[in-house]
Parts: sequence; structure tokens; C-alpha cells
Amino acid sequence: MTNQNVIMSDPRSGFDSSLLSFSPAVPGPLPQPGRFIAVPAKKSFKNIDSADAARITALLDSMRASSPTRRSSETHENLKSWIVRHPSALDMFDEIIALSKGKQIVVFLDYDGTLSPIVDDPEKAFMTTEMREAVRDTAKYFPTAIVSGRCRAKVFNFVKLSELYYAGSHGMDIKAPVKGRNYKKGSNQSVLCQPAKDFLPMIAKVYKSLVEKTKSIPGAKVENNKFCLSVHFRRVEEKRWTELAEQVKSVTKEYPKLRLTQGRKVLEIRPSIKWNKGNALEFLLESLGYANSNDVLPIYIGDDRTDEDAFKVLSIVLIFFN
Ligand SMILES: O=P(O)(O)OC[C@H]1O[C@H](O[C@H]2O[C@H](CO)[C@@H](O)[C@H](O)[C@H]2O)[C@H](O)[C@@H](O)[C@@H]1O
Repeated sequence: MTNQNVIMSDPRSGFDSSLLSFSPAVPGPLPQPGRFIAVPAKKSFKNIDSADAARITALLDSMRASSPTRRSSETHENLKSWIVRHPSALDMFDEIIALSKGKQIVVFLDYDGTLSPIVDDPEKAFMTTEMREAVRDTAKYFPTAIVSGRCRAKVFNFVKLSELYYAGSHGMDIKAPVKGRNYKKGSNQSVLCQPAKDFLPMIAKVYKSLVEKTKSIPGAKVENNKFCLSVHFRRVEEKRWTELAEQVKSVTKEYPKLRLTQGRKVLEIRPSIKWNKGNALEFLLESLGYANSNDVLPIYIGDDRTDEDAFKVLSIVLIFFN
């Protein structure tokens, strides 16, 4: 995997809770104050009102917090103490095995930053052959699903394993097995779950507007993830982030049924429906025949703020950071 550390949190099992405290409100991969330098947002918002300006400032601050460009020694100390509270899952393998006794493990994997390294160009976030083999091996033993912010087709093109289940667009586009324990039966019949289907024309329109609005900002990139959009900041000079965020807001303010969220150097535009990666997990578990079941041990591995939605509905969480 891409990280140096794998942290385990387990809110429901019989683990020593002082060792495995679960924090559903983990703000980003590593929830430490002082791990980033807050840059005050420019006051020169031109096209938006003060409430929107405040929202943008908050989003940008949060984005900086979850995508640190440098680590100070203070941050390093915070990191060490965080690791003490969230021990490495690699050191707790026996405990995980004990927990899984008599249960079907189901594995959920985030893609970017978890299976692939974070890179400047989102089109080049390839996973290694070794990683693909590891995922292929995992799927031989456990139902395995990829749950990504990317559109389903794109994440499939990166992973290229047809034996997995895929949920794209932050869980708003799921290809799941037809209800029942098809994994065990070896059935390959599938069903689509697309709760934001009605938003497709709106998302397509907003995509066009965003491409047009942001084209003057060097490095800005708008990615069409079908049911949601990503505006990438990674290759934009930080002094122009406010301007870019303002451009984004000037488009989205015309669409009250959409909402803005942030990830790693990215602003995401999504339908305002109550559906996220957590709902996708529940849907997949139900499709696999494990709704409200005690004989399943779902494990989710993820690294990003959007993965927290999934963390909240599961018992074992592996958080990746690099
Ligand atoms: O849920 P995920 O599979 O983690 O997808 C979340 C977003 O990941 C991608 O962006 C991130 O990775 C890029 C490639 O390493 C990086 O350049 C970018 O800065 C990161 O935010 C993807 O491009 C987005 O569409 C996903 O929503």
C-alpha cells in the first residue's frame, strides 16, 4: 500500500478502547492541530457575498489541513502522539484474526491515496502491479469492493479487476451483486444503484460552466466524475486558490441542489442528497446478504475525509496516511 503507517480504529469490538479510540470526526487523514500553516484567505472576493466568502475560506482552510505541504517538528510530535492513540493495524494482525473468527470478512477499499499514490496529475494515479496482485488475492478470499470519489468507469480502468464490486462518484454509482450471497454462489449478475440519477443533466451543465470559468487559472483542472465533479487545486499556485474557489462558488451558487465538499487539494461538487460512501457500504453489504448481520466483519481502508462517511458505519477502520 502507499503509506508508511496503517492505523486501526475499532469502535465496537472488544479491543482495549484506550488503544483504539475511534474518532468519527477525524478531520482528514491526520487530525492534528498545527500540522499546517493557515494562510488567511484574501479578502478580495469579487463575485460572491460575505456568507459564501466565509464558506469558501472555511473550505480552503480545511483543504489545507487535510493536504499538508510540509510538516513542522511540532506536527511531527503531534503525529507521534496520534500514532500512540491509534496503533498500527500491522502490529495487531492477531487481534484482527481473532475478531474475524466465525465471520465473513468483507473488504472495502478507497482508491486514491490508498491503492494508488497521490500524484499531481489525476489521470496518472496508476496502481502498481504488486498492488493489483494484492487486491486480486484479497478478492479470492473475501468479497472486495472499491469505493471511490472517481466515476465508476474511471476507477475500473485503473483497477482492471472484474471480480470486484465498484462504487464510484462517492458511492452514488454502485454496481452490486443481485441481492443475496452471490459472492459465495459465484454469480456474476449485478444491479445498479444510482440514487443521484436525476442530477445527471445538471452535473453535465455545471461541468461545462466550471471548465469555462476556471480555464484562465493555470493548473486548474475540472474532472467529470459523472454524478459529481472535482476541481483540482494541486497544480495551482497557492496564492491563486482563493480566486479558483471563488470561481467555483460563482458557478455553484446558481445550483442550490448541489453542495461543495473538500478533499486532498480538491473541491468536490455533489448533489445534496443524503447519500455518501457510508450508504454505499450499507447497500453493498445488504446486496451481499449481510444487512444487520452479526456474522460479517466489514473492513474499510481509506485515507481521505470522504472516507470518514464510511468509517462511521463500520467496526474496523484502517486509515492510511503518507
Ligand atoms: O475516493 P477516492 O478514490 O480517494 O477519490 C478521491 C479523489 O481522488 C482523486 O484526487 C486525489 O488524487 C489525485 C491523484 O493522486 C490528486 O492529484 C488529487 O490532488 C487528489 O485530490 C480524484 O482525481 C478525484 O476525482 C477523487 O474525487
